Amino acid sequence: MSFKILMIGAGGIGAYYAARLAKAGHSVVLTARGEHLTALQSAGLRVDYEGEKLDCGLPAVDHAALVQNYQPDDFDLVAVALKSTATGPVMKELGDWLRAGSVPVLSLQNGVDNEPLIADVVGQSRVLGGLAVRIGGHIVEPGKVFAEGMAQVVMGAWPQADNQNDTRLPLLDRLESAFNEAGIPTTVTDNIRYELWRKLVINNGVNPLSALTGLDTRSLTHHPEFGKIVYGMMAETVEASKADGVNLGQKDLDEMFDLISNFNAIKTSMLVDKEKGRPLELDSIAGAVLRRCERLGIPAPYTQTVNALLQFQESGDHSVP
Ligand SMILES: NC(=O)C1=CN([C@@H]2O[C@H](COP(=O)(O)OP(=O)(O)OC[C@H]3O[C@@H](n4cnc5c(N)ncnc54)[C@H](OP(=O)(O)O)[C@@H]3O)[C@@H](O)[C@H]2O)C=CC1
Ligand SMILES: CC(C)(CO)C(=O)C(=O)O
Repeated sequence: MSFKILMIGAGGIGAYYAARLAKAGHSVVLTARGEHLTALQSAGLRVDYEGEKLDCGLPAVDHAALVQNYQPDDFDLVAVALKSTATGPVMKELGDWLRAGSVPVLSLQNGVDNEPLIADVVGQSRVLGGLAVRIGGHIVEPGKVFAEGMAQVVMGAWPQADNQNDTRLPLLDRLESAFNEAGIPTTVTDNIRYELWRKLVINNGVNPLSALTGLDTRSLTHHPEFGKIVYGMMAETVEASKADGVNLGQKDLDEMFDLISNFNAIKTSMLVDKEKGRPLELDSIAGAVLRRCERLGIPAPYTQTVNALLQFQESGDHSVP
């Protein structure tokens, strides 16, 4: 079956998966803005994946043109690959448009608070939670994306399927087949919140510290001192998961630490954002952990320290309050 997919936010992650799906014969429309959009429209999307060229000319529009030229139900799936900092504003911007249709919306973002924002707009029954796993992907110049890693996807009905007749279940089965056939190793889970939290363990472990130090994931996890801080921040994320009733444990902590230690030496998305002077997903990663730990009344000294240092660097205001 061929899918019609709208990729909202065709950056490192969105453009890579969009290119794979387009190469497999699915119709994909991209949204972007600024110079990246201009380049996508004039020269097409160029994707370099571990030496493989996945170049393709796909329709690319900004959100004003999307609303003007398309209906939500022109698509079988809307995928959101924005930074978490943009989820709320874009859901507000596209809320009326999305509410005019019934197309399911899949988040492919880091963090555990994107799906609730999407659900506020379209209702839970249209939400698919999802994750881009074992991938590093970035815009290297307007219109051009570099990606590496196994580039898997995990997805599932969010927060869970309502019952066995939930219409998202057959759709997820079809998406799983289509994504796998397109060369995207994909699994469907019946507990997407658990998977989102496991990924947050990795992201809170390495993203803020990489932005602070400028180090890649391998250098951080193998560093004699920073490795301990990574593990400490991951352990605090495991504790924080209990506030959402997800209850990660020691096994999850060790599996996630092993996974990121043995993964490619990736420049994290937060480090890329820091280098480009863009907003950081700090609130949806470290902030999400700190808020939960506070609610549970437990300390999170590693996350608190790294978060405070990074906020201090980012604020540019170095006066003492
Ligand atoms: N990059 C990575 O290696 C990985 C990232 N992730 C996660 O995937 C998600 C996406 O990350 P990533 O691909 O790096 O993000 P990018 O910043 O590369 O891509 C997001 C794109 O959305 C665009 N965008 C934002 N707002 C709008 C708007 N209003 N209208 C049109 N376009 C808009 C951005 O444009 P602009 O630049 O102008 O803001 C950008 O091109 C994040 O949650 C991230 O944490 C997960 C695994 C790995
Ligand atoms: C840590 C990493 C590379 C894992 O995929 C990631 O999710 C990111 O850079 O945001």
